[in-house]
Order: sequence, then C-alpha cells, then structure tokens
Amino acid sequence: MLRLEDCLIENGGFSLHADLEIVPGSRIAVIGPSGAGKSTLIEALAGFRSLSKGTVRWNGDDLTKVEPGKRPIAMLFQDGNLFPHLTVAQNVGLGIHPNLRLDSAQQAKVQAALARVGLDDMEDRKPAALSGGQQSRVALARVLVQGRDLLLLDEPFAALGPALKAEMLDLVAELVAESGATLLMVSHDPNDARRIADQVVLVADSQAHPPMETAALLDNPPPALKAYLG
Ligand SMILES: Nc1ncnc2c1ncn2[C@@H]1O[C@H](COP(=O)(O)OP(=O)(O)OP(=O)(O)O)[C@@H](O)[C@H]1O
Repeated sequence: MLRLEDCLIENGGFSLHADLEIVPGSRIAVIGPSGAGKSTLIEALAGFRSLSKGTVRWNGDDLTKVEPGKRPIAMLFQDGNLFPHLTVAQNVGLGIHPNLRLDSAQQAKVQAALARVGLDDMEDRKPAALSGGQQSRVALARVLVQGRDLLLLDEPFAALGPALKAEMLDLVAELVAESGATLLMVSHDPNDARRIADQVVLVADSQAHPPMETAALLDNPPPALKAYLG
C-alpha cells in the first residue's frame, strides 16, 4: 500500500494537503486544474520535494526522508530526459548504473527491455536519429530496467500526436500489468485517464483527494472538476 498520511507539501505561498491510500498494482491518473499541484504531488512522492508535515509509506516502509534514488520509484519525465550524446542502449543502461559499466547480465537486461518496447534494432542510434514515439519508447525502456514498484509519469506523452499518445499509453498499461507496478500518471486529458487508469486522484482546492473510480468520477464530476473539464 502507498500511504500518504496527513502530508503537507509547501512551495512558496502554495500548499497541498494529501491524506490517501493507493492499493499496489493500481493505475492512477492524477488530474485537476492547471496550477493545482499535480506535479508538486508527484515530485514529493519521488523525493524531489520534502514534506512540511506527514509521512509517505510504501508497504509499511517510511520513505519520507529517503533520497530519490533509493525510493522504490521510477519517474518518467515529459521530455523523456534522454542524453543526446549517448546511444539508445546507453540511455537505457543509465537506468541500471549511472557509470554504464554493465556486466553481461545487465546488458542482456537492456536488450530485453529494448526488445519489449520494440526497439531491438536501434540500440546504437543516438536519440536525434529517432522519432518522437521512439524516443518515448527509449525512456520507457529505461524505466523498465529499473524494475521499481512505483512508476510516476508527469504528462509523459504530451508532445505526441493523439494516435501515438494512445499507442504509448497502451504500452505503459501493458508494461505495468506485466510487472505488477503501481502507476501514477499526471494528465491534462480526461481521455488519457479513461484509457489507462482505473482510478483518479483529483488535485484541486489545495487537496490531493483519495482515489475515485475513473468512470464514476468523470461521468459525474464534482464542481472543481466540472469547471476544469468545461
Ligand atoms: N517556486 C515557486 N514558488 C511559489 N509557488 C510556486 C513555485 N513553483 C510552483 N509554484 C506554484 O505551485 C503551484 C502548483 O504547481 P504545479 O506545477 O504542481 O501544478 P500543476 O497542477 O502540475 O500545474 P499544470 O497542470 O499547469 O502543470 C502553482 O500554483 C505554482 O504557481
């Protein structure tokens, strides 16, 4: 269980409160108005922001003071965060070891991850020689080799066209189903939530609300969400 116990996250004059539980293996969309604190919530979970109050636990372990790299969390950023001077295989290998000195088993893991995302023949290319969708796949392969329990995505495919975005969302759904990972994904698009998430965490009015069933919430939105959805 991922538990946020009476958490307060502050940034300048902005504050966000979260008191909620997420069942392992859930697929959660984090939605809400612009500036409501969706990225702030994800960054606090990843450990990039400290809490002013409260505790974050994963399966009973207190993560509140654990540094980002030691949390059971992998994060996929909006731009994929690929290094242009490294090959596809090296970019993925960074997920295993930052010094890229990988043994043969680790190299095999990189190859397997590239094959899983459909890039097994592109390992020696640089990111500039890939399409946007292929770059997203490299970033996903890097997340895959990390083998973490929790996967955090912050607007990961916003730059892709609708068909490609749908394809990537389906791939993410398949990957988390295979690994059993718990997914939290920030999105501005309610259709993304319907496509991939069984539950939604609504971030609005300085609160990250407990997860609600996606269809029920989107079909009958509360006022804060209704205003946002238009
Ligand atoms: N350095 C800062 N000092 C003060 N306030 C900040 C700072 N950085 C961000 N904020 C505020 O924190 C709030 C939450 O920002 P955040 O990026 O988490 O929102 P969001 O819901 O992800 O927004 P969006 O959907 O537009 O990406 C915003 O109102 C923003 O203005």
